[in-house]
Amino acid sequence: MQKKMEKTNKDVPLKELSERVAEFARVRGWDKYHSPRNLLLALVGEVGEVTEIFQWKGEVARGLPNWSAADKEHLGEELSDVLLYLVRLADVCGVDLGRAALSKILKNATKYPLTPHQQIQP
Ligand SMILES: Nc1ccn([C@H]2C[C@H](O)[C@@H](COP(=O)(O)OP(=O)(O)OP(=O)(O)O)O2)c(=O)n1
Repeated sequence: MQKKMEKTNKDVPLKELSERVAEFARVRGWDKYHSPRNLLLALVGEVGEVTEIFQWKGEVARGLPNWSAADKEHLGEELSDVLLYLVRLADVCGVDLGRAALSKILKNATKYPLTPHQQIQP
């Protein structure tokens, strides 16, 4: 049975997204199509759809102040498709994406340590 979409201020765990998209595919008999390669192609395709939204707009200010509500909603949908295929790809590859991302942030910090100048900034 389809789970109700609750509207709360709570952050949505990656695991919940991963489980929901897995269930979405399972109940439709689409699980067999969710192979790593297919999901990667679908992910890249959705990145292309995000790109299309920004195409020809020139530089865009943070917060997208001049965009219509419809354009912002469209962007949210396409970014969601990217995220959903990404978490699904990680899932079928056996990668714990949340933990992997946290580890990568730590690794990034080692690779790019703060300079003495950056350390005195508030
Ligand atoms: N085999 C599939 C097909 C779709 N989806 C889900 C994941 C995405 O969130 C969304 C993608 O659906 P579409 O391929 O219809 O893509 P769009 O929603 O972007 O539609 P369009 O390309 O027409 O803009 O549906 C999925 O999990 N598995």
